Amino acid sequence: MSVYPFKKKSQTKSRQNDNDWRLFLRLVPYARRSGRLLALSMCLLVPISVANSVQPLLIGQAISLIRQEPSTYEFLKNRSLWEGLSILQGLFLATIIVRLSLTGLQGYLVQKLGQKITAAIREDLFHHVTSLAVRFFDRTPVGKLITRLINDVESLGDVFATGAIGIVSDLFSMLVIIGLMFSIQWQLACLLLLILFPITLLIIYFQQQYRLANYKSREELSKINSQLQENIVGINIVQLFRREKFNAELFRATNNKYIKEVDATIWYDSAVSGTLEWISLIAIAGVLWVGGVLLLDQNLTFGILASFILYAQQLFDPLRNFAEKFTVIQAGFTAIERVNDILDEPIEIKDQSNPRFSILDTQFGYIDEIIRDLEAQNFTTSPEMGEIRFEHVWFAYKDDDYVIKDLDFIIHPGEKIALVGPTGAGKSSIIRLLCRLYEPTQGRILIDGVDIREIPQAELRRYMAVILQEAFLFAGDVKSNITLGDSYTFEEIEQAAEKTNVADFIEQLPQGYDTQLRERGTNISSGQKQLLAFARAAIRNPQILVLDEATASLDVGTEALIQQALNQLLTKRTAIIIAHRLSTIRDVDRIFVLKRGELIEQGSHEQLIETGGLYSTLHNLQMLGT
Ligand SMILES: Nc1ncnc2c1ncn2[C@@H]1O[C@H](COP(=O)(O)OP(=O)(O)OP(=O)(O)O)[C@@H](O)[C@H]1O
Repeated sequence: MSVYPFKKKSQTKSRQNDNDWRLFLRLVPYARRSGRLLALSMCLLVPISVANSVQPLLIGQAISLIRQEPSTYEFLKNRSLWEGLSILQGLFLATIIVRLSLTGLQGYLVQKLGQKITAAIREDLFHHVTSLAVRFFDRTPVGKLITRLINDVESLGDVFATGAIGIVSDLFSMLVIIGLMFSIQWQLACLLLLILFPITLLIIYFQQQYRLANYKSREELSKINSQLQENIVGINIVQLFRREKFNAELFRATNNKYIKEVDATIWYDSAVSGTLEWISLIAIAGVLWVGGVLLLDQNLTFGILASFILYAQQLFDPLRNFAEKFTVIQAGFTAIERVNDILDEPIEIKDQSNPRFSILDTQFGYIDEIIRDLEAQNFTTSPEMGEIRFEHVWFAYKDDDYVIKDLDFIIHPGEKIALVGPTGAGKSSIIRLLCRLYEPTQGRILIDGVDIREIPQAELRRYMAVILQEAFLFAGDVKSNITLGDSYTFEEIEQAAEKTNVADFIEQLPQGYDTQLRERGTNISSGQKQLLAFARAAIRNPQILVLDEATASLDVGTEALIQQALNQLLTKRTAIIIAHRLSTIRDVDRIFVLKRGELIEQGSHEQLIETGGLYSTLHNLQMLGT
């Protein structure tokens, strides 16, 4: 069961110190794409905040007017009580209408913006992840990626969906309130500001702690997803080996760790809400106390005191709102951080930005021509094409643990080569290097004289077809599993199926070529999946064909049928065939024998038998077995 290692402490600490604003800035290019929507929703925040902050002032003025206090505004003083109160009521009503109508609209626009941003991030992540080298997937559990693509992007969406973006309007409200307070009575304004300052620092501290706890809880969630994914994908083995109970225990342990980390986040979240709850009560008490003294000394009117009691509540409202949105915003920051981790993952295997056309002009023209032909569907294989050359190639999956050692050979155009050797000798690794799923640690690989690093990956992979031991099918119909998104006519699909003797099998399916296959093709057998893989290769008409144990899952009858089709398919093409059953590769031009990554023998079947080396030993062992 793969559970990836914990992050080191120093790493976690550096994350903590990561500047939130820098993370936030990563969203700017996405927000810019919906610039008008963003500008409109931000503009609406201004009237909403102003309408909000003006209300205590209006209530204070109403009290001052009734009590005929000197703090009453001039334009109200010269009017009758009824007239003055009507004006204040009208203004109050206007603030309510502004708030009611604009808050809903603003919320809608912000959510729409959020959906657009998260959809764009999800798309970019998908594109980036599918462009990463296979090496990245070797070290990254699928569950971890799923958590980042689904849960983390969702958390980011929540920031917008829950209106947490309103924090901008809360901050703006605070500024307006502070301005208004100072314009009315500076002593009480200073008192409230003095309370606000330390409490903001305390909240920042809790925020940092929450953030740390939240990151850890997301890591644990990734582990839960990884375990779930492993158990679902490997359900056959889980049940066959009666691992349900054992795996349930492992899952319980991970689940408990997750709950523990979530508990920590809840604690910090509650600490913020609790602190703000009592601090706003202290603020009101402070205003009443200092205000009361000023009132008794006749330095303050009732109207102003009433306004300040309301401001004492309202000033902490944005902070209280912040506390509510706090969890969502922090989870959002954690999500941006985790999403960035993936987006910052370098794409190891890239196409060259400036292919060396000038030096390898002829060769490139040559490959381009082939590709153009392929695209025009008038591709004809040529016996002069398809040369493969390995020049002193070394390769290691990890550090200096070489699994391919100084491979140096040429496979001539149209030649059929078999790779044989014991398990783990490096046969499949050679294919992975040839397709450029991995890059050689040293040396280079050339196709028709061109270093494969100089050929765009899409073209390289169209030039060759690889059939693996187990074909992977996508959810969709038979047709789309043969074309794989490329545009082929129905006749071409039928021809490819007929060429590979697969047509009969397809026609027997309930809806023929339109039969829906389930995800990973579980409604057909492994052998049948393999038949479709042959049709998939045939339709692409490749110059180089690679078969990695491709016929191992077929029964003898089907294998004979496919073999017959293969013989035709292999004409004029270079082929590399990996097979453990040596009887299937007897007729190839040359056999390469590998041992621990080294090419130790090569020659025809007869030559190798005569030499009496590893091949002849393997052959004799297999003969004994049959
Ligand atoms: N993704 C990987 N990460 C690390 N090591 C790997 C990886 N894939 C293969 N190896 C190692 O590389 C060596 C060669 O593996 P490879 O799959 O090329 O052997 P093979 O000859 O094709 O074996 P088989 O006949 O069993 O398919 C093995 O020792 C294997 O453990």
